[in-house]
Amino acid sequence: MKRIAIVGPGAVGGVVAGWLAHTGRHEVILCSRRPLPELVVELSDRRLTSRPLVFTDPAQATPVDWILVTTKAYDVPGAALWIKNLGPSGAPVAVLQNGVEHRERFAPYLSADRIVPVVVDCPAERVSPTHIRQRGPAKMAVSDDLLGQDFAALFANTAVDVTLTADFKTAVWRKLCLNTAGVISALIMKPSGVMHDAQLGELSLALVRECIVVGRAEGAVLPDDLAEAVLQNYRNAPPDSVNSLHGDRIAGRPTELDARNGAVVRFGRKHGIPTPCNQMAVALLAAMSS
Ligand SMILES: NC(=O)C1=CN([C@@H]2O[C@H](COP(=O)(O)OP(=O)(O)OC[C@H]3O[C@@H](n4cnc5c(N)ncnc54)[C@H](OP(=O)(O)O)[C@@H]3O)[C@@H](O)[C@H]2O)C=CC1
Ligand SMILES: CC(C)(CO)C(=O)C(=O)O
Repeated sequence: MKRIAIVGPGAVGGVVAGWLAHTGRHEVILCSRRPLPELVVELSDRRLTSRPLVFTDPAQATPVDWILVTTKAYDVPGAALWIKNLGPSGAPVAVLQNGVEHRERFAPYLSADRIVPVVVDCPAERVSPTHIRQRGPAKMAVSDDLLGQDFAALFANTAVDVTLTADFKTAVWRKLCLNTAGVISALIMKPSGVMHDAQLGELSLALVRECIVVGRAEGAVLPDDLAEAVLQNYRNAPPDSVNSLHGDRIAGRPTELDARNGAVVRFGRKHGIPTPCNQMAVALLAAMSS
């Protein structure tokens, strides 16, 4: 039995909390900005309902074995406020976020040996604060080291598939390639069905190809046909799927633009690689959101 805190139980945090609670093996604690009387994770064929303990103030937090941060990247400073009381003896902190800079985001708050970057591949949407729709399989990837193995063990006998990888860099850039194309939906405020459009499909290929070149320069091993695979992934998704960048725009929240397409542009500059499509997407979305 482990005591596990989920800091930021939104779409991803809700799914993870729901499955961990469902094992009956762990004590799951939600660290939330609001009271959550229950948590419902809705899948196509079932519902997971749980009633975990909820803290609504970092001052209420007590020590746990694992801290799982599932806030958006832009909410890391607020998420970090929970860590002191949750992990006074140095509990590991798994960062379940998109982008490629998990460690950099938490470096101001934590020693490097406590940070466990996690790639999350799980389409999920918040229907309400207590109701999460899980749209597809929940998959995650972590480095194949001691903390990665401990993290994976938390999810034993759940439907959350955690892969241990010797090449985390490739895993994280591969995921950024997927997210890079999601900016199209966020720009035009239309769900993933728009990717069936031929011109938008071409644009998605161009966005992802830039990310592939930059990711390779960073050392990731990315196949030539990844852009086509990403486009197919969006086309295979339910046409009303809303990716998390788009979801933030719909809700009028800040967005993870800088952590996603912004990262492609920034890392591209570092290597002298032009990324005009991502640069345009960043400029347009930033202008629309300001
Ligand atoms: N949704 C998806 O399908 C996927 C998302 N991801 C990535 O996972 C990460 C999480 O995304 P997602 O779950 O969609 O995000 P959500 O916006 O659904 O959830 C984030 C949650 O964090 C909460 N939060 C923010 N600040 C704090 C704080 N200081 N203390 C406590 N709670 C806080 C928010 O609360 P409040 O309700 O008050 O705003 C919200 O409930 C992102 O990096 C995203 O890119 C990765 C794969 C799939
Ligand atoms: C594209 C998707 C759903 C894949 O998990 C995602 O990462 C997001 O919405 O941010």
